[in-house]
Amino acid sequence: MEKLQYPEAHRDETIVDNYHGVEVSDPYRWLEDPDSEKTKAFVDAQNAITKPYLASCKAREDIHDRLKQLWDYPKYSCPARYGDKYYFYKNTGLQNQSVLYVQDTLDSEPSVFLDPNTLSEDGTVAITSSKFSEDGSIFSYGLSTSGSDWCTIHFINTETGEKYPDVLEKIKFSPITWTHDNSGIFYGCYPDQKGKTDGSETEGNRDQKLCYHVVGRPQSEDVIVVEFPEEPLWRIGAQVSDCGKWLIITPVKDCRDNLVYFTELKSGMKMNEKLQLTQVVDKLEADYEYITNDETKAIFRTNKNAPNYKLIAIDLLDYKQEKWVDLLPEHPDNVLDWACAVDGDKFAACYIEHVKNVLQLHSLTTGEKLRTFPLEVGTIVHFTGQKRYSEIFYQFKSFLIPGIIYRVDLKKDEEPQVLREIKVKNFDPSLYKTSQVFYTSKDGTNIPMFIVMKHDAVLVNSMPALLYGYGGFNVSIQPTFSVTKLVFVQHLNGVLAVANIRGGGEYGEKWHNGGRFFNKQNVFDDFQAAAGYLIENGYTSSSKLSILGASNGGLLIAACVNQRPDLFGAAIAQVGVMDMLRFHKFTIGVAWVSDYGSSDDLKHFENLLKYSPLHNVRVPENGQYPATLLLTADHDDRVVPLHSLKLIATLQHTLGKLPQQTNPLLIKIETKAGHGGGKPTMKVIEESTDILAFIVKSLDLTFKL
Ligand SMILES: O=C(NCC(=O)N1CCC[C@H]1C(=O)O)OCc1ccccc1
Repeated sequence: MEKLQYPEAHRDETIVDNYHGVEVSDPYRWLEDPDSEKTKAFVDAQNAITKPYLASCKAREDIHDRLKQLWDYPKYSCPARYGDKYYFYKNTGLQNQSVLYVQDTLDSEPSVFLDPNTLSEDGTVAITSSKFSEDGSIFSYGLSTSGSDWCTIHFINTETGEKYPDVLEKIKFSPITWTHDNSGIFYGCYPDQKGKTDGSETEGNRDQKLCYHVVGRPQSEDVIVVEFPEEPLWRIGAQVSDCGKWLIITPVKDCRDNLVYFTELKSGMKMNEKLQLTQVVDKLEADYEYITNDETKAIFRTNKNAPNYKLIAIDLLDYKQEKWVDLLPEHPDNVLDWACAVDGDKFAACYIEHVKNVLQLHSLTTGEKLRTFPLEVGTIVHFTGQKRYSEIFYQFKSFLIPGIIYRVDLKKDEEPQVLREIKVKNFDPSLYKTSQVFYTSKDGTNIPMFIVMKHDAVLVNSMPALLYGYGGFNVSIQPTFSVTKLVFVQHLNGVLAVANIRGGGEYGEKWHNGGRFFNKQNVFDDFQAAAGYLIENGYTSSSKLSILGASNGGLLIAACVNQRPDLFGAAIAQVGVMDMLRFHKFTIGVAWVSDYGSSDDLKHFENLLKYSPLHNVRVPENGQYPATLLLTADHDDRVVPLHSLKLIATLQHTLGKLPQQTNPLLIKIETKAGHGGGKPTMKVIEESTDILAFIVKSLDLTFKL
């Protein structure tokens, strides 16, 4: 394999920042301007070497065709009832976006209600959020373009299918919640800002307002009903209560801990002035999520004094903390992942027990458990049910099960019936097995990991392995059906490993806290220990081991490559957070200080500098860096592309010319794409093809159809 010649990237040695007396140079600062000619030229030059490298993989065609073939299976959401109709999303298989269907009954012929594929030629316009009005007469939905977090809100009359003329702009991180007179919605919007707001900008998002919009009227008439001008970083969560009498306001500053306010919504009330709010929670110290209410008794899911979360009841007319009562006490081991009020006086509760879901039904009055629904080892990926209906639906998935949708009518106390069982053509799950192992990390902590491979796999360190992780933001990485990962297992005789490392929510707050702030190194230790486990137990060897992660998981990959370049054969970091000293300066990055801390603080600066990928690229004492592929996109306004651009420039500058660095150090920058949400199927398949082709070529593997 001839040695790659990397593009020369200008280094501005005059850029030196002073952090609490410590000087840190930042020679690729100029790459932070996405619109400069120099940055555009850099992007083109990088793509110009990466695309041919990926195209030169002899198996690329086979990989692409097999991914497409396996992807082409029907995908459904659970049905949900609004008004007197059922709605559900369906993708026939290769459609770029799923289509929203409507039917009178579960057995009647569905018809297309909204097909987002008609909204763009290339499927880059996606539905990112939606809410039906209380009586189901109007459907409101958010559309995002090219994967940006920005969206516009639209309205459709569900009777006539007619679109209303009003379109709401400047929407980001916004609730959609209806007043029960079906006349309008509360939503969050940002004031006009200088420059573009199409998702390719890097400006920070500040001063979100909660507004009220009357359907059919222009947005210019909308009124700001809640704002916190002294808190420009707050994002304002809002929810009209199930009974319609209250508006619950839950401001959040970063990625955990919110406040709680409420106000009464008197019927016929004109939304033409600021709402008078009553504050219930005045400290940013825990999560509080509104679940439902019974008259003035409001139910919240919280981790206040409950690291595994619990349900509490707060009387809105007597809301002092000493009056709060537990409705569903904290489970000693399992994490209360979500709850949903159903069938008048009940609620569904979904727990995470050693990374698999447990679904139970409880009494809303007493909290007592009424029943447990039988489940395999896997994940409830979707649930629909409402207080007004006795019918619930839930969709189960696992590594080898693409989807089973169950229906239960709680009035009949019946066993769950299979409403729909997804089948994938040309894939036989019986050939594979899933196991859960527990391995010991550097500090002795037991970490769970799922392993998927063929039944007849032999553990002689010979299998290619793909190790995936995330490790942050209280996010739990649960089993789900991934075509890309199954193609790796099937056609490379590979082993898939998903490590549930600290920083996630798999074991509640203790797990999240165990991997954030000054404990962040535990996340990297856990992931490196997962690699060690796979090697020591005969699954694979370093030269056959690929690691994969996205976003905070991209940080994980890049940090582990810096710390143990010898441990991995290939590393793929998608839309990674790579500059830990400057992440809070761009778009919504400031919200991540709840996991990372900020370099504005001395102690956090010292901690961040230790693992920041951009600041820890060093020539290995012996050997080289693994084959490294960074992936990003021009409209990623969640994790702006500059992170990956600066890192690849640093990798290529520091290592690219070394004779021993024969492994490729590459980046691919996609166009008309963002952080990942809403990405059209064709682009997802293209990206998966790149990832597998990179692994096959870099590790010289044999792809067997
Ligand atoms: O930034 C995040 N979430 C964290 C996130 O997306 N992160 C955190 C690190 C990088 C990236 C990721 O891992 O996807 O979401 C924005 C948001 C929206 C609404 C309310 C609060 C916050």
